[in-house]
Amino acid sequence: MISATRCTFLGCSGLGGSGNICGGQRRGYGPWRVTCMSPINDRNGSVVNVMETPLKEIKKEAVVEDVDDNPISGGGPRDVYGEDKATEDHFVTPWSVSVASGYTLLRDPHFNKGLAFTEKERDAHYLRGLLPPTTIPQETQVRKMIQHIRQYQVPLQRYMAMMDLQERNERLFYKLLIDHVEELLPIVYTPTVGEACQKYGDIFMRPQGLYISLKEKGRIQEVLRNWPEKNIQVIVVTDGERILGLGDLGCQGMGIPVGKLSLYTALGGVRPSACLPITIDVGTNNERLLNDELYIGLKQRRATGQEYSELMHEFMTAVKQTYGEKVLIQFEDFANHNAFDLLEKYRSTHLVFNDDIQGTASVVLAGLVAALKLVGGNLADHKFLFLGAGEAGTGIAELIALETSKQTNAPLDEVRKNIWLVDSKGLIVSSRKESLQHFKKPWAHEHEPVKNLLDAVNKIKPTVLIGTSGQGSAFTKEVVEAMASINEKPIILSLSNPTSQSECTAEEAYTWTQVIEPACIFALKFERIFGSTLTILFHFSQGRAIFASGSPFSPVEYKGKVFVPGQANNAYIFPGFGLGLIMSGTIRVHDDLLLAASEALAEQVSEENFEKGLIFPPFTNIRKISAHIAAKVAAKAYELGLATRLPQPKDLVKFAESCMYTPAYRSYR
Ligand SMILES: NC(=O)C1=CN([C@@H]2O[C@H](COP(=O)(O)OP(=O)(O)OC[C@H]3O[C@@H](n4cnc5c(N)ncnc54)[C@H](OP(=O)(O)O)[C@@H]3O)[C@@H](O)[C@H]2O)C=CC1
Ligand SMILES: CC(=O)C(=O)O
Ligand SMILES: [Mg+2]
Repeated sequence: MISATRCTFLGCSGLGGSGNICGGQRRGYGPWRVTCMSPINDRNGSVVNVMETPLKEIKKEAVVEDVDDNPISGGGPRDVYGEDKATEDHFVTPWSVSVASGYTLLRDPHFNKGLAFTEKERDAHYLRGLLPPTTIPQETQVRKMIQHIRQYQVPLQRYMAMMDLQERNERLFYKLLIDHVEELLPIVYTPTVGEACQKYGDIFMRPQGLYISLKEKGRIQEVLRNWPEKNIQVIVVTDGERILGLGDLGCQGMGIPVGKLSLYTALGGVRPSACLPITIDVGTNNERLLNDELYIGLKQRRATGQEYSELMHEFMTAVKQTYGEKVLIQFEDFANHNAFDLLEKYRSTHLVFNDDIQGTASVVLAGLVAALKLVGGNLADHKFLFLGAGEAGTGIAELIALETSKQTNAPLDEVRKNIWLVDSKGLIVSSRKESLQHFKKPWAHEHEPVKNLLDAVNKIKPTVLIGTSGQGSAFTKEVVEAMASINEKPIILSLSNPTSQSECTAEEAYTWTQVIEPACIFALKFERIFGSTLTILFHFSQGRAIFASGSPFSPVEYKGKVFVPGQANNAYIFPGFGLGLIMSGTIRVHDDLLLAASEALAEQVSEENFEKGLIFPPFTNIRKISAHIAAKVAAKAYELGLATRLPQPKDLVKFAESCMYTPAYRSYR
């Protein structure tokens, strides 16, 4: 007799499976799902590999003898699996063996096409009567859905409508997202995903992703096996401690891995079934959540030290055991006191990537390289000042230094001297070195202490100001004006997310950096000769800032000119970067791969973009951009001997494109 614990497995799924393995009367062909609600333990208690066990045998094992005399069946269907006959002392296997057809097919988001099922499919898959008679193509469904989404004025409602669609009809969700990427990115991603995480307890309908909490310690591999998909290629994992710039949201951080993985598919073409969102719940230090009866996570303070690292280690080991060497693990929104250590600990044994440290660095470097075409000079000619010296700040700083060092052949320590960071205690200077966290130490240059950002701008005189502090409005008018007084075209990047945490808005960046037109410069010269009375002739007309932000801002119209702010967000990099690693079978991430991704992105900024002042290409072309990034990353991985998919494809861009998931519906036999 089979004993069982609660669990689900996908016995067989995909298109065109043969009907006979289900043993039912229906001889349908098409989208199969054969499920048992538990892993099968044999008589000795070992888990049977159901993927290799003929269904006939599993069923034979599950049948309880003499079921026909069970009075409870009352002449209805036979109690084939013995649930009715079983007493409280019996173990039963919660079987659900079905072909993904009929009602089940409509409720399976992987296969559901809604009204797009053709007449033939409706007959072949027992759908007749389960749908209204009309048939509409996917394109029409997309038009209908976008109108539906637009009806909601509140972004969170749009987010919920999108999540609902993802759970009903996956291909329609991705088609909609790809076709309307600029409009929908702010909904499924920053800024709205931030609000969704804050309110996750309230809007929570159905669990998404996999939750691994302290309760699962010692059983993490078992939990991974509960996930219905087996061929996982990318995991995005968070412990919810630094969700965007919103702080510790504990278990509610799940919105982030779910959102990031939606982008892996929509922007990078990784199959949805190969993506696994995971939240590690070690508690939260967020008092509001701890006191909230609707909070969905563990109601305890965060585990730290050995307890934390043991759980993470078990997780990392279990992932590799379950999915192999080549599964990509993307760390997302961990607090910096864990993020750097986890990356350091696992970078030589696992295929790991920290998006906040490495992905952000790669995207910002790309933006800076592109910006040089507008402002002139090389990286080495510029001076960088960061507000925020955590994951994003020091990650970007290090990649700028690495690239500058490669370009100039100067030692890393030397080029770092052009890069300055301010944290919550002021400018990072050598006199603070002893008390600094290890990732800040390389940036502790010789300088007198400086307490605030404005003084730092005035003293350091940067050409580039980058906000990675998570502090909304930290770039005050005085700070931005100081940048404008030092530079003809100040580069100002407000990277913090969501929008509420942006260091300044696009409008502020442009209006606080007004240009003095030629006529006015003339007036200025006169002023020097004749005194201050001529200052009234100044006619300010244009913003001079080259601006980009982590969360999107709408174009700004100012004195008749439209300024289009770019979005400096790691979403440009990680989907293509991940695709490049996956398609080449790369086993480790190397800094040169980040540089390759960065170069690939910078190359995609067109003259037309530059004319608008953009230092990033628009997201509308993101799948093309991702294919390009993937190709460059893969090429570098082959060059470094890190790629295992051999032989190397001749045309890597074409190969990347051919690997990309497209959400067009498939025809079912
Ligand atoms: N656009 C993008 O693609 C990305 C954006 N981000 C955003 O960047 C922000 C920071 O993320 P991350 O680096 O991971 O966070 P961290 O917590 O690692 O770093 C935050 C840094 O900001 C500093 N800081 C906090 N408050 C102030 C203040 N009032 N004045 C000066 N410095 C301050 C902290 O100082 P101290 O060290 O002294 O505490 C710390 O150095 C977040 O909002 C995040 O959303 C992150 C990744 C990607
Ligand atoms: C974009 C991103 O990864 C962050 O804000 O954390
Ligand atoms: Mg992040």
